[in-house]
Amino acid sequence: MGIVLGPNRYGKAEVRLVHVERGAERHRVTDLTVGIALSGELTETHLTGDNSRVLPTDSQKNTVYAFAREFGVGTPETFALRLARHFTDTVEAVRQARVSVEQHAWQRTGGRPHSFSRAGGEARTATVTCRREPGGPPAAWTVSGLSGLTVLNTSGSEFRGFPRDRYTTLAETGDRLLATSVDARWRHTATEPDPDAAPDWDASHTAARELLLAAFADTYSRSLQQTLYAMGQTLLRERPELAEVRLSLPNRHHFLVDLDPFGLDNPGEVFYAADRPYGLIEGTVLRDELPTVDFCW
Ligand SMILES: O=c1[nH]c(=O)c2[nH]c(=O)[nH]c2[nH]1
Repeated sequence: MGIVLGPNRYGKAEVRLVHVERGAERHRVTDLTVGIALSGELTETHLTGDNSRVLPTDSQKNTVYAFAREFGVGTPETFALRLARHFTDTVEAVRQARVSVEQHAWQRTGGRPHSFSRAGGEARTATVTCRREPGGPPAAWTVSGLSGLTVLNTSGSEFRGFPRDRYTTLAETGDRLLATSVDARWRHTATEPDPDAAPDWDASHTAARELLLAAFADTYSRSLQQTLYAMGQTLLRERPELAEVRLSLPNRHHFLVDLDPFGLDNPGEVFYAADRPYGLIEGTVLRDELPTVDFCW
């Protein structure tokens, strides 16, 4: 029985970049965490330590900063695609470059053109995977998304009808608080590899975010699973440019506090917000006529 090298990739993780666009009227801040993962003909370095095909991860990190200066940052999708294209186009051994970008939001403060405050825990995300066979044309798969979007419904949510075994203590409820921190990613159908021929990523992202929020608010929820499906379904129904949605929804439990010992009732007013453990509801919603693409998430 032999031992062989399996799938592998390498790159720089969590490159922190803050870019300031110094407009005459006002400044604009883009705050990114960038991850790069390259794969291809990299067997030799693993088997013999021959590094002749290994572009240092340090150079990859430097490319992030240099590109921010040379091209500006623009949208997370465009920046990720520009970097991914660069690595597949210029590093001979690389067959696939995956660049992931997390954008941390800053909002203006103090009514000044150069003052900002960090905006909550939400991040916008983009992952671009560029692939190229030797001599062949490149193609790029784009997954946009968001994380840390915390939402809460104070009514319109129930959870009942579940099976009970000898360990079940949970009471059925017809009216509970439903809260989650949305982690959603959606794959675009287009595989256009030219960053300068890009669609309007900002408009697409703004619309997708609004649709997720509306679906969460508007769905009468019998389970967080049902809400998850409604959110994905809404996104695909309304946005033809999208092929597939993946959602990860932690159930941020809010437990009604028993105020009986103090001679008080509690008609859905006083809750204990538990931080752990939490139910974790995850799922994919996709168009059945399109093939799935698994390598780009
Ligand atoms: O929406 C829910 N889905 C579950 O699967 C579950 N399990 C649980 O204990 N509470 C809930 N809520």
